[in-house]
Amino acid sequence: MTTPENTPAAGPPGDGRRPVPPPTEGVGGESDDTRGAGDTAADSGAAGGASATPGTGGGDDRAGASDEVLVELLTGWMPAQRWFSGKGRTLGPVEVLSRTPVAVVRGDAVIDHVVVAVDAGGQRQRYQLWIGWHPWLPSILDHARIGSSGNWTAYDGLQDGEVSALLLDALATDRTVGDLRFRREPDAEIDATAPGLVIGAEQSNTSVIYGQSSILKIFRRLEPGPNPDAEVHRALHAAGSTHVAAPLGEITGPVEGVETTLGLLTSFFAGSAEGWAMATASVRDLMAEGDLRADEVGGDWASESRRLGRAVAEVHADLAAAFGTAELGPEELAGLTDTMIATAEDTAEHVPSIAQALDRIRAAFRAAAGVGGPVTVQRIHGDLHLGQTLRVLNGWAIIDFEGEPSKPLDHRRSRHSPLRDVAGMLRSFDYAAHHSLAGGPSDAQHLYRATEWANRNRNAFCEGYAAASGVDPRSFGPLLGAFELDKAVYEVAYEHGNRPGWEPIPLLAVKRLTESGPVSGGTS
Ligand SMILES: Nc1ncnc2c1ncn2[C@@H]1O[C@H](COP(=O)(O)OP(=O)(O)O)[C@@H](O)[C@H]1O
Ligand SMILES: O=P(O)(O)O[C@H]1O[C@H](CO)[C@@H](O[C@H]2O[C@H](CO)[C@@H](O)[C@H](O)[C@H]2O)[C@H](O)[C@H]1O
Repeated sequence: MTTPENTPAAGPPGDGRRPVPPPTEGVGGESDDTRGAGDTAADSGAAGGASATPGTGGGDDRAGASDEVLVELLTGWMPAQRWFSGKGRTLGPVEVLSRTPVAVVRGDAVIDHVVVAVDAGGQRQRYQLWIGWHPWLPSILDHARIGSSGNWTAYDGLQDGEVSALLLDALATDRTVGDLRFRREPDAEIDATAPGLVIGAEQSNTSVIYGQSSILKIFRRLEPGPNPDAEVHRALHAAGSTHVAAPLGEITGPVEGVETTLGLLTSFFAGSAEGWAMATASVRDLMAEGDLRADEVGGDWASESRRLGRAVAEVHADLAAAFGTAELGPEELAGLTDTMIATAEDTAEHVPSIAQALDRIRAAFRAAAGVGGPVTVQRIHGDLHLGQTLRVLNGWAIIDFEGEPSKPLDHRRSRHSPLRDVAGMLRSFDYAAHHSLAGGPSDAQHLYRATEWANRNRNAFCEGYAAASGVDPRSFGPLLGAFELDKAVYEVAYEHGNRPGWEPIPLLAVKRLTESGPVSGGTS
């Protein structure tokens, strides 16, 4: 088997800064407006590559500040961003890997595409930035300010409507800017006139919605190579899946010498509702009813959970057909739990609550080792939860096939047990049920009812999955439980870094899953 569930992580390819060639054409260069969003870096002579970028003290002061100033500004700003995943780790200096002048907007704001690297607790992390340099930051962009130096104020260019319009136009017209390639999918129709609205303050990446027609995700954390989100959307769409958005275009460029996905444009599901919002509304309904059981309240969600289970099973079937499957033997199965233990040990180094539970976590994984099998592995979603599901007009759609952003790309593109996705969804039902309790006083009745909702919807999801696939995930109790525990450990670290008030939610699951006997994903 070439890509087992426990494929070891590949080390990062070489490092060091690459020189950036001058732009061949600017984004939006064909625009005919006057000194507006169409002026290109090349046309205006505003910037000519990283080495030519002048400092604040001299040279062409229309090209933004020096790399040294940029690094200084980013060192303060980046760690506070939601998409920065090095939180809680010891950070090394920020290193600029590439800086490509892309365009001039509003007459004198220079836009640079920047890739930086930073060592976060021994892990090399790379991030993508679109930096705007403005001599007079308009108040409408105040929220995007990164910092100032000399005549220049740096800002997050993706928050700028003029920049998002340029990106869409570049995709629609298949442009190349320096090393950056904007490619429209064959036959895709892109409405380049649709106004862009950035979302993403609370996301792992930054996305721009264009009218009601398309959505562009700019990947923040980069791993050199093709992003599975683009790869999987393309494969599922080609297979005729009704559960994914249509891919419309892709932005790529070299990162440390490897062609890398930088952005993905897909069709937008207008009028859709997020699974997380619907599920938490149902929980609220239940909590508002003093005496009724989960199956008696108007907001009962079990039929949606069942439908969602079917959709996930159908996506898994299409992924298996598109990318193939393999079987894990007993040794590989044992290796799987070893990897989970190693991940928990690594997490314990920077998350105190996991350190406290580490002995129990190790014991639970050891008890699950080698139970079950043979296990089929295939390409999966990799970070499936209710926030990755959208209720669309005629069923459920699944989004964001990036995998767990904290894992190396090789791992995210390998085959894994589909039970991993099922476990992600089961965790999410648990989250939806318990999130209203986080931070509040511990109320036994509330806790009981939350657990009741979670179990009802977890079971319904598994029923739907079994009906569509012929395999009931609950029949893999210990393995499913191990995947759930692995996910819960990840979630504790995620909440610790991003939403400390929510850390008790997955911590409760860690407690439940490690309390007694072998870990088990059974639902009651
Ligand atoms: N094709 C789509 N149609 C409608 N909304 C979408 C679509 N793709 C993403 N979204 C919305 O954008 C949000 C962020 O998308 P996601 O791919 O999960 O980004 P991230 O990787 O930053 O979490 C989602 O929660 C969803 O609300
Ligand atoms: O940004 P992504 O959607 O790729 O995923 C990350 O953020 C998620 C939160 O937005 C996080 O999910 C966790 O919280 C969800 C509720 O907000 C819950 O439904 C999930 O079950 C829980 O894992 C996800 O883990 C993280 O990778």
